[in-house]
Amino acid sequence: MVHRIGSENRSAPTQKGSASAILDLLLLYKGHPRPLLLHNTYTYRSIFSSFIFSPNSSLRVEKEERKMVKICCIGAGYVGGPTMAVIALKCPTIEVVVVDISVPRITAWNSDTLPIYEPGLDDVVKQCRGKNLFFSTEVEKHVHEADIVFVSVNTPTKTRGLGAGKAADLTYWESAARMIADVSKSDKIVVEKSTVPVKTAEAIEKILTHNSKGITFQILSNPEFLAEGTAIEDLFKPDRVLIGGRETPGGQKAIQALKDVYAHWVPEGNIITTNLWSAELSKLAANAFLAQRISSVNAMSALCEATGANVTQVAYAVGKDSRIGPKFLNASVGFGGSCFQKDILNLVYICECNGLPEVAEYWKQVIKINDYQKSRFVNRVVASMFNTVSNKKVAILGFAFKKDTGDTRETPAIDVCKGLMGDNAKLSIYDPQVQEDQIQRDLSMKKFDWDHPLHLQPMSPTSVKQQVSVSMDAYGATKDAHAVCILTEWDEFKTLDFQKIYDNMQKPAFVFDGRNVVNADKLREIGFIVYSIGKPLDAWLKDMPAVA
Ligand SMILES: NC(=O)c1ccc[n+]([C@@H]2O[C@H](COP(=O)([O-])OP(=O)(O)OC[C@H]3O[C@@H](n4cnc5c(N)ncnc54)[C@H](O)[C@@H]3O)[C@@H](O)[C@H]2O)c1
Repeated sequence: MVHRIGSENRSAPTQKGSASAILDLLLLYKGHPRPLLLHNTYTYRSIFSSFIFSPNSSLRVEKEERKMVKICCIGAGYVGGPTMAVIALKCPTIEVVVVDISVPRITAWNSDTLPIYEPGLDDVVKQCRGKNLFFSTEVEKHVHEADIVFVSVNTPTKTRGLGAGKAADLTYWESAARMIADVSKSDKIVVEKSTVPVKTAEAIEKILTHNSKGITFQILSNPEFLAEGTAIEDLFKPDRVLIGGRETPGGQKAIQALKDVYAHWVPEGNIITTNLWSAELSKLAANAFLAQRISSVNAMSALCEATGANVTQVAYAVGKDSRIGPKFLNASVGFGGSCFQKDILNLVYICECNGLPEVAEYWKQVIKINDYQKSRFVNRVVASMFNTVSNKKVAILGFAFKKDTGDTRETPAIDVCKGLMGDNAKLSIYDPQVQEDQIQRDLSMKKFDWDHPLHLQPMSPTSVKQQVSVSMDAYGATKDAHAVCILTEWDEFKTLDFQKIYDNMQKPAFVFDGRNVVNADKLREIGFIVYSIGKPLDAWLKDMPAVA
């Protein structure tokens, strides 16, 4: 008989909490001499389920053929997809199903062209898809069958009502929690993977327990620290895995169960366990600290330009101090991505709600400097080009928020392009990983609307097609352009033939390097007027005021 974990055909009701049972089983499995390698992925016996669901498990385990432990992840996005793929790869004894309400996303995950670009991801998915990794739109079925449910859905910034523009919109999280409560017929560990406001677990717990039918849910916070572009590397070798849970025996056992999943490949010393609120807040704090470093160096870049200092030299000297360290000190046109701004706004809102306006104000400055840096860049471009870019072709190299990803959420390129379009520029955009429809959509969308499932994103009636064209390569984008703006640090931009680009551009030809990727001296030798963020200005630029 094949015994399905959590399925209705199980013969005995749960006698012990699932967390406790999962722990027992994982421990037992760890001590077991490779018990699960006996058969292929679908048919091998797992000792896991019997301990969860059977009061007489020691007898039953000998007799019954069972399925492996099952993880279901709600949300097949940038976090859910890669995270679960790596769990599946590292834990061949665990069945992992990633579910999503978006049919195109799941179709893409099941195809040769994955819905997100991430170095190394294709390889990982290919190794386990169809074995112990599955992608499905049958959300309820797989949640119902799972022992551990990760929730990795969107948590956008609210655009209306209380806390609009700051607070996290937990609509998707809440609907996922209600669905889990509705379809569950067995005990489950529910893991917050999404970044959520501190104390969300309390609300989720209320939804789950309010609807439960004698079922025990243990809520864990397991925020994800991967960075896009290096997600697979980060997941293979995380600086730390953070697991927060209730300080009750049940909570501690749930923590242990999840810890044992990660222990398949993460050294124990790198798995940190805390209470729920510390784990939830740590994620917001980590993103706030990271973004703060970027805003700090960007603030310095403005001062460098004003004084003749070189921000790269300053950052190097500062970063040599072992208390500060060298990472995350690259000046740029600004940070982007789906997390930093959203999480800081959320942090600001939480501070305000907790009567801490001074703390809120402090973190708000990180966003303000980021916005300042983007508008400073636009002003520099316009001011340098005789105070107008009206009807001038400006090439935009790079649209993704960083290299090695096709993700454009909150990319600084959006604000820079909108700023230039506001001055009536004609933009010609090239990014090696971003498709034309994505660029057109991003430039037509209102702030924060991007962070919703694709099919629920509101479309703006404004079309930007007349002002924006998208090129297949950097040479096409720059042909006949008056200026080039480099907005993503793609490696291929470092090795472009700038002589060829210069020859095909209008003169004077400008390069505005928002990522400090080009060799400004070489470009000046060719004849370009070059602006590099935070570097000493060349004579042309010095004479042009660039007031933000
Ligand atoms: N992207 C990152 O680098 C990163 C890093 C750490 C944490 N996070 C956090 O992780 C969470 C997810 O981020 P992401 O970048 O993966 O987002 P995403 O938009 O790429 O993916 C979220 C997915 O959830 C799906 N979804 C929404 N509601 C659903 C529901 N009720 N049932 C099933 N599917 C549903 C959407 O269709 C979408 O595919 C967010 O809270 C984010 O802040 C993101």
